[in-house]
Amino acid sequence: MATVELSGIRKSFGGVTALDGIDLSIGDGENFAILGPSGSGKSTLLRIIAGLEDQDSGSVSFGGVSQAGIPPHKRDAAIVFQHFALYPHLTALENITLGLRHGLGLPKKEASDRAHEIATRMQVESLLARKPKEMSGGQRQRIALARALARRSGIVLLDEPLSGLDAQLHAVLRLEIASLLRAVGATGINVTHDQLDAMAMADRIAVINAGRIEQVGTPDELYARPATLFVASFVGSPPMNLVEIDSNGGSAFGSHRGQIGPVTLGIRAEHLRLGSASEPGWSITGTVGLVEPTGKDRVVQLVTDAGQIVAFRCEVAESPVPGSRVTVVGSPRDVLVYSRESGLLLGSAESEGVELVTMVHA
Ligand SMILES: Nc1ncnc2c1ncn2[C@@H]1O[C@H](COP(=O)(O)OP(=O)(O)OP(=O)(O)O)[C@@H](O)[C@H]1O
Repeated sequence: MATVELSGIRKSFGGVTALDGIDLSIGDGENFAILGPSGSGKSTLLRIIAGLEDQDSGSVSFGGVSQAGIPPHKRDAAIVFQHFALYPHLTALENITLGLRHGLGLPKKEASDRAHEIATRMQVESLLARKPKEMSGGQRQRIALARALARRSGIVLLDEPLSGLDAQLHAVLRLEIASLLRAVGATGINVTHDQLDAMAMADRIAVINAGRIEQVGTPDELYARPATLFVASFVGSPPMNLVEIDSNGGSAFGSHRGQIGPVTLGIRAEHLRLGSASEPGWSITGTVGLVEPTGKDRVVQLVTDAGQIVAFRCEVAESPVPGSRVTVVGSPRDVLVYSRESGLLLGSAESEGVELVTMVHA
């Protein structure tokens, strides 16, 4: 069983804490993503899983078997690096078979058969005789992936495998990688800072920030109910609107009654609609700034009277003119309430009984 269990993983480099207690359980055959900003510890975690780096404390197990003391080449995990890492003087075929022959000790014929089989599956057979400099970036990355998959490891680790590719190829390859991993039944762990990649490829995502896991969930769960302010600001495009309000009516965005201290409200752009301040719900009035066409609809930036920018979506036909004054309205059911002290999600404005008082109207 190619499950991966991480328990209490910590790692420091000198005075820098890269990982601060990581617990994760990844299922057999799952497509899993580790998503976080630069420097959050993603690559370090992947290297520890691969055995390329030793953790200071905590344990890594595959299928319930501790990997302590097992060197990288003896682990049931293949790694695909960010920068292809193909040998420039070898052909694609030789790049694929090298590890099979020397790492796994397969005879020449069997290594070659395996290389051809995976190349056929990935439709890159015509590239096998070429050297890396005779291939495009996308082709090189496909060969790097073929090399990893040819090992037939239960676990495939991918470190930013799509960086440096143009947007179109990027979108094609991420779906290709996800479906290939499913087809071969491997457990995939993909490290990325790109939330769209993580959303498109993964069954579940762990969001990591400053060496700690903020939330683990399906792409839909992360999008609909970000568990922390960090996840709310990191997942989704445009990011969730976040505005701060205080319990004593001390904000242009309204106030709340109750015992929950200073809070930040979050609402997605698609949950705000053009309306009027006299409607029930939470309304915000401001001046229309940038209007961004997405093809399907418009993402409109509203510069509120408090100077904050709030994004909302609207139909192409109802798109407001920049500079005009509009009011948008949201339902308390769609407004999430975060504690500003802990950064944690408390619930929706409706469930927390937060009374949203409409902000100033000019
Ligand atoms: N070998 C090292 N020596 C010293 N510090 C390191 C080393 N490797 C990583 N770090 C530090 O540990 C932290 C986590 O680094 P890591 O490379 O894991 O982050 P990352 O999320 O993968 O970032 P990126 O997306 O930029 O690659 C960073 O502060 C980094 O500077």
